[in-house]
Amino acid sequence: MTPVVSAQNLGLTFKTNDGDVVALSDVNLTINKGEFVSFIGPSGCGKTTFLRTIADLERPTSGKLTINGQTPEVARKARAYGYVFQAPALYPWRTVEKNVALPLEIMGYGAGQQAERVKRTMDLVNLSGFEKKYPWQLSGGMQQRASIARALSFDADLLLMDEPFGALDEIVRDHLNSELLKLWDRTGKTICFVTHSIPEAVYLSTKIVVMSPRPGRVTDVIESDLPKERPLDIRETPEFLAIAARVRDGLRAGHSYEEVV
Ligand SMILES: Nc1ncnc2c1ncn2[C@@H]1O[C@H](COP(=O)(O)OP(=O)(O)OP(=O)(O)O)[C@@H](O)[C@H]1O
Repeated sequence: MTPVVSAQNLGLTFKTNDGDVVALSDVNLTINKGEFVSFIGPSGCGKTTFLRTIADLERPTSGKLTINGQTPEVARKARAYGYVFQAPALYPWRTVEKNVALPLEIMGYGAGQQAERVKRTMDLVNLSGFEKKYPWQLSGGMQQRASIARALSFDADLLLMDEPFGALDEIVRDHLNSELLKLWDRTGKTICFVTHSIPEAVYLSTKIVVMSPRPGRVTDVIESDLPKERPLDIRETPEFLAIAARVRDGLRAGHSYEEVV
């Protein structure tokens, strides 16, 4: 197994006017090539901070983090990851294909290569035929698929996804979840996926990382033995429900019901 992300005793404390905020404390985690890893936990437990640290958008204050055996900075410069945000963040004045091509433009790909890669990734996310549309002409689910295509366009092996489907209704979300699994299967990417939803985490993942806040830490890492082939009705099977129950127990154990003022 090849480790893609390796965190050892990783900590990150933000200095604020109200004092220190420990966003991550003593995180130990290995994510291997081809895994689909979900991060689940209540608001403020450090899920986004962990993804941003992998992406070299935040610097750890203690411990060690490597991406493909290198520092996050080297990995970022080598374009080791694509990042999908909670909101699609597409430019409204650019067509969908021009949005998907943006990273390729920035990286200096020629027109031919841009066209070929845009076509390939638009196919992968089932958006062929919508190249010339503007983002506002697409549904929310289609916009999010376009932002996934943009993150995939330069073919990074690691995909970081921060609650990409959180704002979508349940039926669309189900559909995108099963599409994402097929895409993962076809491409062999390593995926780190932040969610608040237990069914979403269990349905998608090979590994589920349960986190808890104050300080943000990992409280459980659950390896899923569900088959790779996952029709949506797998969510009603005893095996699925058993993993969901363990995630729920982990969340309860780390949850404080105190009011935060
Ligand atoms: N730039 C920052 N400066 C100060 N504190 C920050 C900063 N970014 C995050 N935090 C704090 O760090 C903690 C972890 O935040 P983070 O956004 O990683 O949590 P999260 O689990 O992703 O939450 P959510 O589910 O609400 O997105 C929170 O207490 C947050 O307020």
